[in-house]
Amino acid sequence: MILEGAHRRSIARTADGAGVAILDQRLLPWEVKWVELRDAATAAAAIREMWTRGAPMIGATAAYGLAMALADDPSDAGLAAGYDLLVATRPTAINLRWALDSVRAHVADLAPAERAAAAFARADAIADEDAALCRAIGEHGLALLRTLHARNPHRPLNILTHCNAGWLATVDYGTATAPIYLAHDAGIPIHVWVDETRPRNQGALLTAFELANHGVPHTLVADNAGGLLMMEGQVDAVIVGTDRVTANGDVCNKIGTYLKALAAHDNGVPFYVALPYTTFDPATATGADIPIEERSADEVKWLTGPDAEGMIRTVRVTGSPAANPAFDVTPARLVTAYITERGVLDKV
Ligand SMILES: CSC[C@@H](O)[C@@H](O)C(=O)COP(=O)(O)O
Repeated sequence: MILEGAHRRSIARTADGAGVAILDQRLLPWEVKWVELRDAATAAAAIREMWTRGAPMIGATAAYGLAMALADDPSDAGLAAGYDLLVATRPTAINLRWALDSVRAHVADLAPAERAAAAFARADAIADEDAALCRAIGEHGLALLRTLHARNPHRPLNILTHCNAGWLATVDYGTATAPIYLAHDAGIPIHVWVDETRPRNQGALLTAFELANHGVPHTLVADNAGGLLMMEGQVDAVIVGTDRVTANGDVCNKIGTYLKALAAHDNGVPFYVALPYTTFDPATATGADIPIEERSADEVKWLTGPDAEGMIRTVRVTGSPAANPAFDVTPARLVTAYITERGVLDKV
């Protein structure tokens, strides 16, 4: 389904400036619904329950959430309570802590009466910067994709991606998708293999939605298809986003990313990770030190979507016990390069 006109910045201040509007990603691609967040508790729920998601969007939403907390209570206690509420929403994406630290440092020395306005201004700057960072990632990635396409100029460039690291996951452009959008717009024939990304299906529901809206040729595949496609020479490069890259270059991303990196390595397919500096965590030594979010087993055991009549139904996949680790770690040795706002880097 293509819902026209859905693309605009993923987060924007409400007309009165006191809150923000985000897309409710739980409803996509079946319904495009903007919801307003007007207090810190609702912003925290939006992150925790994944109305919005993706590392940079988690960071931007949390930054605005802390500004809303200060609008309610600008005291030192209010600042601490707002920070603690928001930082606990999801454990893995480092952008969350980075954005909250940034807002807190910006307002900590101000008089309480000045804090909320300053926090909103800092959140605006974080959101604006994220769009600019992703645009820069796209430009560096475009040069890379141009080079890859020149090796086989008579056929489309085939990219495989996992999860959703698109404009829905950032303030604009996306990280993994920014080079894809810019290459498509520049006339490079490009085709994207979209991993379904069980259990929440961010690839099937969100990345496919984005690519369809942008007119980028794409094909949805079950998560386990990538290895075969690589073996058959049907993948020229893998590009993924990330929730956190550690000091040694290990990459934490949506569960299943590691298996794609292993398959890429075994088949000589380059494996690229797109990230802004806000996703780099130099304070954490290796991927083994990253807290991996364990989400509800119900995400594995149940599926939700519209039936043939358009009624939203939730159906059981299994009654067996299930586990749901949401992220995995790809060792730095499996990463060909990092596509960043500073360029395409061998090392972070
Ligand atoms: C630019 S978003 C990068 C990552 O956050 C993305 O690849 C991802 O794994 C998102 O996971 P999610 O659980 O949907 O928040």
